[in-house]
Amino acid sequence: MDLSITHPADFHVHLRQGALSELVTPHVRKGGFCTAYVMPNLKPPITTTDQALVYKATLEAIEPNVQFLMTLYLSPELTPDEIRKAKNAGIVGVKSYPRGVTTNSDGGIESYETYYPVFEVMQEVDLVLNLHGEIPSDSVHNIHILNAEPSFLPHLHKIHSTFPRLRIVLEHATTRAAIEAIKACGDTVACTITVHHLELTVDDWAGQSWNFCKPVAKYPDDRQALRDIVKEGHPRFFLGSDSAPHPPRNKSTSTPSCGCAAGIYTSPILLPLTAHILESFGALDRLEGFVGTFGRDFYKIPAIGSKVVLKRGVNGATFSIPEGGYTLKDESVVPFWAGKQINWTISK
Ligand SMILES: NC(=O)N[C@@H](CC(=O)O)C(=O)O
Repeated sequence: MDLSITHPADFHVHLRQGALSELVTPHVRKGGFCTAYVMPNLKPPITTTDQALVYKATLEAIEPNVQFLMTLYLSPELTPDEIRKAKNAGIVGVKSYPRGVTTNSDGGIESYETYYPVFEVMQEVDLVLNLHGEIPSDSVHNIHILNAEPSFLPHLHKIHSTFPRLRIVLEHATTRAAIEAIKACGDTVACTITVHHLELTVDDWAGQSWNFCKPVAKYPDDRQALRDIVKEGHPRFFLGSDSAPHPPRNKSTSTPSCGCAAGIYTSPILLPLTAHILESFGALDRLEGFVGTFGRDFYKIPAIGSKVVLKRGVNGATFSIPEGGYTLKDESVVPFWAGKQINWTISK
């Protein structure tokens, strides 16, 4: 059985910098994707149009066959004038990271109201606001990684009601509360869902550092809500893989004082893995919308490039996800589900 998908687009991906970027950027194409919506949480973060354009050229030099859509990191350096400059230069969105909640978010924001003049101009010129939807842990107020996303949702509602024409994407939703919140918003608000959050629950990352990412996977009922909305084919919910590579030494530490890096790596296997997981809960017929049409429509990005053909193994044949991961020079990365078998592969 073959499936032909028009111009798959990943609307949330981390492509890093330096040698790690050289290793992972070609994996967008390897994983079946023609478009990558690139996150700006580098060291230092991408806060200006000029930096974003240099970064884009670097990515294009590594992988000329992918359309890179660039974002800026919301920070005090981002002025209304810079927003206009970004729009004219083809930058697509601005990503907000609450301070300290995830990888490279030390320069993240503390108050959304501070940025209202920036949001005003973003609304006017039609730049997208991408929200990492968690609030920082706070033991005094009983905020922790399991309720950080639901606790963020009042901020989403407030920004949406203040700027109803501003296009907003709540990134990597993990809870039933987030799905309900997005449904209740108008057509200017959408939501990305990762493929790993369609599979994992709390039990899978507690004690398994390779399944640890932010936001963490939640309860089975939350996962069911994510699966149901994908199965429904709701056009404001689409794939953003949040594929986030980390060197193995940072994921799997043996030193008690070193934490485990947050991030799950899916780029090189993304389209076959998405087909496999959607098929597992009866949503394979939604694949094309979920990995392409819905996101491109929301972002107003026309389809370019040829179709990508997925092939299902015949007579129960399966395809393995490389157990040893991928290596280039001194860098290596290990993908989600390393060593497991999946039912789909990309047809050469
Ligand atoms: N998702 C993650 O767990 N990590 C991301 C950052 C992010 O998007 O939160 C990363 O850059 O590693």
